[in-house]
Amino acid sequence: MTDGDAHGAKDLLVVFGITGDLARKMTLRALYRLERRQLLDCRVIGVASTEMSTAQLVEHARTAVADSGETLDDAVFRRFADRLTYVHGDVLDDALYARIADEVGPGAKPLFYLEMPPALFGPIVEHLGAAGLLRDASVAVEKPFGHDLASARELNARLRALLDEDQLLRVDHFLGKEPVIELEYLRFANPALAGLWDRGSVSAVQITMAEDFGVEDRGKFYDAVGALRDVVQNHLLQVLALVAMEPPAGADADSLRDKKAELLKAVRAVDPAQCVRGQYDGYRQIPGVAHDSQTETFVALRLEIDNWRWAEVPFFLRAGKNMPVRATEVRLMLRRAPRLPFLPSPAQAERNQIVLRIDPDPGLRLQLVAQDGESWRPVHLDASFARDLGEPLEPYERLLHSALAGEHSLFTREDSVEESWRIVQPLIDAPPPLHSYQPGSLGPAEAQQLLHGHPGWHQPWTGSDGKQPGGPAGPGR
Ligand SMILES: NC(=O)C1=CN([C@@H]2O[C@H](COP(=O)(O)OP(=O)(O)OC[C@H]3O[C@@H](n4cnc5c(N)ncnc54)[C@H](OP(=O)(O)O)[C@@H]3O)[C@@H](O)[C@H]2O)C=CC1
Ligand SMILES: O=C1O[C@H](COP(=O)(O)O)[C@@H](O)[C@H](O)[C@H]1O
Repeated sequence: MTDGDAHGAKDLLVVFGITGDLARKMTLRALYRLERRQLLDCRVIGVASTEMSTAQLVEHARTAVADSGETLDDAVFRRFADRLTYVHGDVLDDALYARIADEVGPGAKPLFYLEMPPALFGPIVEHLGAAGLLRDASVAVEKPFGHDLASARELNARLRALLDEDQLLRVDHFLGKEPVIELEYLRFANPALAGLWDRGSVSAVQITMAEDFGVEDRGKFYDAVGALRDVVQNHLLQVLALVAMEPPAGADADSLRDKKAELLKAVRAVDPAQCVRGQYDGYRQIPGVAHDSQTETFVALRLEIDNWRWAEVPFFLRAGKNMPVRATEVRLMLRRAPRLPFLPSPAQAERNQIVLRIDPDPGLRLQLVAQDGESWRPVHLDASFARDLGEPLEPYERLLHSALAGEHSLFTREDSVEESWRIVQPLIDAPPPLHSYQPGSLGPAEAQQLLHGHPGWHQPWTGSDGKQPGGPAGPGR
């Protein structure tokens, strides 16, 4: 995608929250990797309230990169360290912005990246505006963007009072994942897939995000959020938009974002009766979690899209912590073949399926059936993107690089964000009952009933050998 936005490329990165958890785990590593690839070409100013020197920030960065599992190349790290400056102070204090302005200097085109508590997004942008720092700038904000529809609208209004839409980049790291980006190309560049991608061939779609770990040390954060807000409203609805949208009419960022927004507008708000919430046993014992918490660590729901392509094709989404596997995938269940006199009954065969695996080991699987004596057995045509296409940039590398290059197709637009909140808002207003589930299971049994009349939840595609955890997929799927 190319981008014709008026604000274009940036020549300076200012990271608010450089001492925080996200910077330690993701940002510093991503910047180091961009340096190694010779894709980082600007100064980096870190901002936070901890009092320390630039030399101490450099040591913090060195530890963070090493702890992330990277093998440190000293020459690369020195180049990266030479770009770093640290400015400390309270982001609510005017004096901090005078110091930032001094560091930014005249004529710069900065990208301000806010990895900060979300309540500070508005005040920071207002201070940057008052200090005259927004004119040639872009601002990237981390998730979450609001905690419901009203707060997302409020935040949009507050930020848009000072920033044009094309100056504002809302980060959703799923949009930096290679297989998620690939969706647009796979779908529209391959007639073999494009011809199957509608209600004529597809009977249902399953989108799964299973994580094989719990909430661990994030109890306080997670208990106020839950699975719906943490990953469904943002990551999974963005994936759904890319799976179901019409082809973009142009190559610019807004052509893509127009189609995603159009699709999300056609998604009905979720009926709470079509949602199952779960909480794994033991969750309430985690530090920071309320002893009577009603927060879901698992959610499954059914969505309907009111357009010609997808009418009457349910989209089933589920996301959960403490599942038996880590797997994020999109699975299109195709319609059955007709009954033919020379074939075993198609009712006994597994459906043909197209599976896009997002994590881990991104790839594409086509599941067919072959005759096996008097019956059927599934056969798989599997592609691994890394094997065939090489190792991609990691999501935060790609997003930071795109943001600095002024390329905005990988960031969510105001309309999509608000549509996503509209879709899930009924579940926030009237949360369905909470069911418990065993850690290491695929969620509460009630989640199966949601798919009544359709093929049940499929075991995620794990490994490359066609075997699935928990045994075969079972009949009637
Ligand atoms: N952590 C993660 O894995 C993920 C986080 N995010 C999002 O990223 C953002 C940051 O999260 P995270 O890194 O975990 O948060 P942390 O609490 O770990 O870090 C917050 C950062 O903000 C700084 N800060 C807070 N208040 C002030 C202030 N008044 N003045 C100056 N600096 C301040 C802190 O600086 P100091 O400590 O020096 O005071 C620190 O650098 C949030 O929006 C979060 O939702 C998104 C995806 C994943
Ligand atoms: O945003 C989030 O995403 C992670 C999962 O991201 P992944 O790239 O590792 O799949 C999730 O664990 C976390 O709860 C959520 O805040």
